[in-house]
Amino acid sequence: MGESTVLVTGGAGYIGSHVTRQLVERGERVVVLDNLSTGFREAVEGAELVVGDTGDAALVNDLMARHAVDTLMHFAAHTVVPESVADPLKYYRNNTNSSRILVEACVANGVRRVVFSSTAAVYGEAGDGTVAEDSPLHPINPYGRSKLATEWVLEDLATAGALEHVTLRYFNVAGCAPDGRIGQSTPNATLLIKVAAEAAAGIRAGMHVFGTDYPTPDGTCIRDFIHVEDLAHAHVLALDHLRDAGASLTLNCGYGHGYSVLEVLRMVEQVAGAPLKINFADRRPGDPVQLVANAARIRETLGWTPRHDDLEVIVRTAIDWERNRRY
Ligand SMILES: NC(=O)c1ccc[n+]([C@@H]2O[C@H](COP(=O)([O-])OP(=O)(O)OC[C@H]3O[C@@H](n4cnc5c(N)ncnc54)[C@H](O)[C@@H]3O)[C@@H](O)[C@H]2O)c1
Ligand SMILES: O=c1ccn([C@@H]2O[C@H](COP(=O)(O)OP(=O)(O)O[C@H]3O[C@H](CO)[C@@H](O)[C@H](O)[C@H]3O)[C@@H](O)[C@H]2O)c(=O)[nH]1
Repeated sequence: MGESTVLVTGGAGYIGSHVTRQLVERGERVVVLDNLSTGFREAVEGAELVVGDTGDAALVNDLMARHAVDTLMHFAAHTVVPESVADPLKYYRNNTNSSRILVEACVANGVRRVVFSSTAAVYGEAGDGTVAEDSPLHPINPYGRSKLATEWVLEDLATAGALEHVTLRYFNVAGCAPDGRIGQSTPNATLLIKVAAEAAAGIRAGMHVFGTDYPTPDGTCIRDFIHVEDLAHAHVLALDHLRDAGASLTLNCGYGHGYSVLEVLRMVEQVAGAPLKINFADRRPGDPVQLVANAARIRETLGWTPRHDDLEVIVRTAIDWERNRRY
C-alpha cells in the first residue's frame, strides 16, 4: 500500500461513507472531498475530510499532488431523478462537467486508477429479463444521461491509454452499516426503502405506491436491491483489481434477482411489526417496469460474493438507522 492515498469524492454521503469506512478499516489512507451539499461531516471517520467541490480544478489538482493520490473513487453527484428532469443543467454541471474536471486532474497528476459510481439508470427501460453490461444503453432521464456521459469520458481515456477504470453500475442500493454508526440521511429522499423506513419509524405519516397496473405478478415495479455493505466491498475489490494492473471494467452491482414494491413494503411491515399507511397512486413518470442485474461479470472478474443478500437484513438495518439516527 505504501504512501498511496485514495481520494474519495462524495465520501460524506450515503454510499461513499460506507466505502470510506471499509477502506479505512483495512488500513488505506483516505482523503474525502465533499462539499456537504447532501453529505454529513459526522459520516467521515478515520479519514481527512476536505470540504470543497469536485469542479474546483485548483483544489483537486492540489489535493492529488499533495497527497500522492494513486486512485480516485468518484461518488460525488446529484442523484434525485425527478429533480434531474426539472433541472437538467444542474445534473450535467455536477455529474458530467465536474466529473470531467476531476478526471482531467487525474490525467494531469498521473492518477491512473479511477473507480466510478454509475447507475442502472443508464439502461433505461430494460424489458422483463435481467440486464447485462452489454445490454443497450438508453437512459430515460437526465440523471442517467449525465452519468453515462462520464462513463464515456472514462472509456475513451482508457482507450487512449491515459488511465484504467472500474465503472460500477449500482442497482437499487439500500440498508445501512449494521452497527448503526453510519447510514442514509440524504435529505428529501425519494428512494423506496429509505422512504418506507422513514414511514415505519414515524418520521413521515405514510407513503405512496406509484403504480399498481404494471405487467408484473402483483402489478408493481420490480427492482434488484443491494445492501450497501456488499456494494462497498465491491469497491475494495475494484481497487485491488486496478492495483494488480487489471484491465478496465464496467460491472453491474446487484444480486441478480428482484423484489416488487409491494414485496418490499410487506417486509418493512413485518420487520417494523406494524402496518404502513399506504396510498396507492398513479405511476411515477420515468419508472421502468423492471430493473434486475445480470450479475455474473462482477462475480467472475472481481470474485465478489455477496454477504448480505437478504431483504430482511437490508430492511432491518434501514429501519434501525431511522430509529437511532446519529445525523
Ligand atoms: N443510492 C443509490 O441507490 C444509487 C444508485 C446508483 C448510483 N448511485 C450513485 O452513487 C453515488 C453516491 O450516491 P449516494 O446515494 O451516496 O448519494 P449522497 O447524496 O448521499 O452522496 C453524494 C455525496 O456527494 C457530495 N457531493 C455532491 N456534489 C459534489 C461536488 N460537486 N463536490 C463535492 N461533493 C459533492 C454530497 O455532499 C454527498 O456527500 C452517486 O454518484 C450516485 O449517482 C447511487
Ligand atoms: O415512495 C416511493 C418510492 C418509490 N416507489 C417505487 O419504488 C420503485 C423503486 O424506486 P426508487 O427507490 O425511487 O428507485 P429507482 O427509481 O428504481 O432508482 C432511482 O434511484 C437510483 C438510485 O439513485 C438510481 O440509480 C436510479 O437511476 C433511479 O431511477 C419504483 O417503482 C418507484 O415507483 C414507490 O412506489 N414509492
